[in-house]
Amino acid sequence: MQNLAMPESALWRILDANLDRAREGLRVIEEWCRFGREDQGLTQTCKELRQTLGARHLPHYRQARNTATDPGTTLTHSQETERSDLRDVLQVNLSRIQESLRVLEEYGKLADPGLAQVAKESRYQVYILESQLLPQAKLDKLKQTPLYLVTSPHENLITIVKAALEGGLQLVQYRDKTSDDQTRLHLAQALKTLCQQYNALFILNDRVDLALGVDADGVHLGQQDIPIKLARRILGPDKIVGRSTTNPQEMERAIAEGADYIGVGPIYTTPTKPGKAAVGFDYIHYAQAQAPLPWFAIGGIDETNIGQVVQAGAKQVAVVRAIMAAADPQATTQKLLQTLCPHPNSTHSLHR
Ligand SMILES: Cc1ncc(COP(=O)(O)OP(=O)(O)O)c(N)n1
Ligand SMILES: Cc1ncsc1CCOP(=O)(O)O
Ligand SMILES: [Mg+2]
Repeated sequence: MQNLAMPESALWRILDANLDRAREGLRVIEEWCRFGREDQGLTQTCKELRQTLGARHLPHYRQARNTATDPGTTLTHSQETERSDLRDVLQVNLSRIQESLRVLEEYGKLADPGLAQVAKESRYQVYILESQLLPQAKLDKLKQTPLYLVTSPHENLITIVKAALEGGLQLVQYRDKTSDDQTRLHLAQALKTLCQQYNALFILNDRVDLALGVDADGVHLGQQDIPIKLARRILGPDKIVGRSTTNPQEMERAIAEGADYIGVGPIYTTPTKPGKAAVGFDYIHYAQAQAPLPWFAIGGIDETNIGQVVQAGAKQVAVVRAIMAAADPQATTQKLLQTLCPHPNSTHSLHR
């Protein structure tokens, strides 16, 4: 069997290379914040991140560097030499910083736990930086996110959502029809912080005031809730606003109103929405053929039937009980995701 012990020099070279990559990427972002945006706060954030990482770049990491034998120095990818516009430059460099910080966090745990911690904290800050520099990134992410967890009240709410995030979930809605507002605010804040740590989107059900209060990524509104235009006036132009729909007319209205996405369902009857009739697969077929915006099939979907929902044309699915009541929410999330996107690394886009 292969010996998986890691030579110290290899570890140091990984830390050296990724400390450099992260700081180079930060420098690119910093220049835009300084000379393009002329934003002192953002510029300062970049600078502090660079300096914090610089202070962690120990001399023996640099000394372990051996460019002559490093096979990576000669490898280039066409995507490294192409940049279409400023947005592309920012996106590529923000991703590069995030990747390097993730590598530093993982390998740092083996050699330098202090660096691992700094990398973890820096990564959260870079996510925040990204949302400030590229507000459109939220919508792009929404379009690419196959699985949506809508929560239900549970004594282990935070633990369950964390497990689902560990399983790869990237979109969470806090839905709570029973708690008092103090509890709702507290849980919404905790979930928002948790989602931020996983770079996942966080949406509030029904409550525009709470969405504003915790600076959520958006709000989900039902048919009886306020107009989308009013929600945008309250929340600002960069927030996501979703609308529930049960038929083509409601879909058309949601589109005309400017929804960013719609819920399509209930596909099956569900105890989570008692008394609400199932819309069945006809509406999925209609959405697949007609919907020009992201749409999430919802209602009674779980591990046993998600394959049929996907087969009928859904590419994005929202669930409550399938994850909230799962014995192992992390494993269930992974299975649902596996059905929704069997080839997660392909560049295939979910939307036209
Ligand atoms: C993604 C998604 N789709 C539909 C709903 C249902 O919203 P609504 O009709 O307002 O019902 P409640 O969830 O408020 O009971 C949703 N929450 N999320
Ligand atoms: C909130 C909502 N809107 C339409 S169906 C539904 C509930 C879905 O819950 P579950 O996934 O447990 O069937
Ligand atoms: Mg509602």
